[in-house]
Amino acid sequence: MHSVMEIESLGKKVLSAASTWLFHDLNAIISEPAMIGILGKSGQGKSTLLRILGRLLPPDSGTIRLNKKEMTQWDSCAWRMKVSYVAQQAIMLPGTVEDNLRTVSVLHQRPFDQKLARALCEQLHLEQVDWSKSAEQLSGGEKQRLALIRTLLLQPDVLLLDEVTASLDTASKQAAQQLLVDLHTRTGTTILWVTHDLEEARSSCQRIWFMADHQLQADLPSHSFFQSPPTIQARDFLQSAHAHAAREVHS
Ligand SMILES: Nc1ncnc2c1ncn2[C@@H]1O[C@H](COP(=O)(O)OP(=O)(O)OP(=O)(O)O)[C@@H](O)[C@H]1O
Repeated sequence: MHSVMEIESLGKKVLSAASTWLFHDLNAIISEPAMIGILGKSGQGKSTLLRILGRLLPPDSGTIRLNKKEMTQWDSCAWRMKVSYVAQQAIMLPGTVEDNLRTVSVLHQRPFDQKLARALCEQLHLEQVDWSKSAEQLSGGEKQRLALIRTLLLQPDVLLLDEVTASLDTASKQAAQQLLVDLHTRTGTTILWVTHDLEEARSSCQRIWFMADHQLQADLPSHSFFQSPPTIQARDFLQSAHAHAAREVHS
C-alpha cells in the first residue's frame, strides 16, 4: 500500500518539567495525499508537532516514516526538501525579495524557476512588489506570503503550515486558501495546516486532526468532525470558537 507519512507513538515532553508530556502516543497514517486541518486550543502542541514533522525539533518518543522510510534513515536536508515548514512568524532572510525567492535554488543547487515564482506572486497578489526591494521593508502580510512562496518553490511532498493566513487581509487570505487547495488538487501535495480559522479548515481540508488532553483526540473526515464532534472537548472547542466568531461579527 502507498503511504505518504506514518506517525507512530509520537511524543514530546514539556520543556520545563521533563516528566510531563505536551502530547504523547500520537498515531496517524496519511495513506494518500490529503489536506489535513490541525485544530485545538492554544498550547496543545500543534506548532510543536509541525516542527517535529519538519525535523526542526526532535521527538522524545516515537517514530515518523516518510514514504515508508524512518526519519532517522533520512538525511536531514533531503527530509526538509520533502517536508517543509512555513512558520507562523515569517522570517525574512537578509537581502532583497528576489534573494529570498532564490534561497531554495541556492541552497539545493537547483535552477531558479522564475516563471513559477512570478506566477505564485501573482496568485498571492504580490505582483506589484519590486523584487529589488529589501525583504525587511515588506508589510507583515507580504512577508507571510513571500515566506509561503519561498517554500512552495521547493515543491515539497508535504507542506506544514503554521497559521500562515493569520496575518492576511480577507482578499489575500482567500487567495492563499485557493492557491493551496489548487496546489493539492493539481500536484497531490499533502498539506498539514494548523489554523484557528474553523471556516478555513472546514472549506479547505478533507480531514481534521483535533488535539486535546495531550493527545490526538480525533482524526476524522472534516464533515464528520464539524457535524458530530466526537468528544466533549471537541464540542466545547467548536462552541467557544463559534461564540468568539459571533462576537467578532457583532463588535
Ligand atoms: N521545543 C519545545 N519542547 C517542548 N515544549 C515546547 C517547545 N517549544 C515550545 N514548547 C511548549 O509547548 C507548548 C505548546 O506550544 P505550541 O506552540 O506547540 O502550541 P499550539 O497548540 O501550537 O498553540 P497556539 O495555538 O497558541 O499556537 C507551549 O507551552 C510551549 O512553551
